[in-house]
Amino acid sequence: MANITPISTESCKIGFIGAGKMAESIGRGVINSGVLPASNVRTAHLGLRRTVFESFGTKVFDQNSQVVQDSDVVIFSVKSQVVKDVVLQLRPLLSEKQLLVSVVAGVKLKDLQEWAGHSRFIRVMPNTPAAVGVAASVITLGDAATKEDGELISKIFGAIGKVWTAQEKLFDAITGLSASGPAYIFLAIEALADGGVAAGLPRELSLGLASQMVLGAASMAVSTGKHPSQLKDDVASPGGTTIAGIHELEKAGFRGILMNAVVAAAKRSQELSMN
Ligand SMILES: NC(=O)C1=CN([C@@H]2O[C@H](COP(=O)(O)OP(=O)(O)OC[C@H]3O[C@@H](n4cnc5c(N)ncnc54)[C@H](OP(=O)(O)O)[C@@H]3O)[C@@H](O)[C@H]2O)C=CC1
Ligand SMILES: O=C(O)[C@@H]1CCC=N1
Repeated sequence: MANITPISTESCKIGFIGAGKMAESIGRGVINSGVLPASNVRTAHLGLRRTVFESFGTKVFDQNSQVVQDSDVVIFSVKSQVVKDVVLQLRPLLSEKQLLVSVVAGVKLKDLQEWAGHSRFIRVMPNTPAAVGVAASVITLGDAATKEDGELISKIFGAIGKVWTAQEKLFDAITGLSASGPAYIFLAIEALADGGVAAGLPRELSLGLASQMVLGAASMAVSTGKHPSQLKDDVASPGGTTIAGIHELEKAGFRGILMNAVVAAAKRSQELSMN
């Protein structure tokens, strides 16, 4: 605990280990939000992803070791299957001077702390809407992470969406719902747009209407405080169009399918943590 010094929110440098889709979404969101300047965000890559990160101002090194040496907050954003090797390789460079963060699905703090050799660690489960400032992120603190560390990470992730704190035992379910969930909704948007095309709409108009409709429905669910069943009833007129559509969805088991998707993804997250 002796080496734990507070990290200043204003001057903090964050580094991503793993220049993938999730790191890109967080990096873009953070820079666009203005919570940190682009010069304070870094990663490492030798391939095509270098250009992607450089396009929004991120400093891109050749080596992970350079990222660690030049960051106050190190965010591990590699796949679950490789994170152990990556953390173990970097372990000689890791100290409690840095706050370590993992956004990796299905890998527990207990293991991350053991591989890193210290427990100033925070686990975050974000989602890709971070890129446009509308993430849903959940955080849980490791053994040596301080209250100030938690506040710093809440501030950074709060700049790119909403942040909740939850016990780590809920992380598999959170992963199945809010981290994987954007993909379910993108699938739904695509299918709804196909439905519009099948009903005679031009493709571009159909996709625009489907996307804006989902945005509007989600905004109402978030901002009105009304239960979704009430909001649904407000749309469905007796003998009208909506109830005819809902009848088809219910006959096909729409709600059960969505529930099953979340439970299957949560189960997969749990399986990953056993590898
Ligand atoms: N995508 C999402 O919506 C979400 C993802 N997550 C979590 O975020 C993490 C990253 O996911 P995502 O960004 O989607 O995955 P990606 O596959 O897009 O990104 C992983 C990146 O890690 C890189 N990588 C692989 N090995 C190493 C290494 N040894 N050192 C440095 N980089 C390496 C890969 O590079 P290369 O391509 O060159 O191999 C790739 O760019 C995962 O653990 C996932 O569970 C969490 C919430 C949501
Ligand atoms: O599909 C995955 O494994 C990652 C974790 C949550 C979203 N994407």
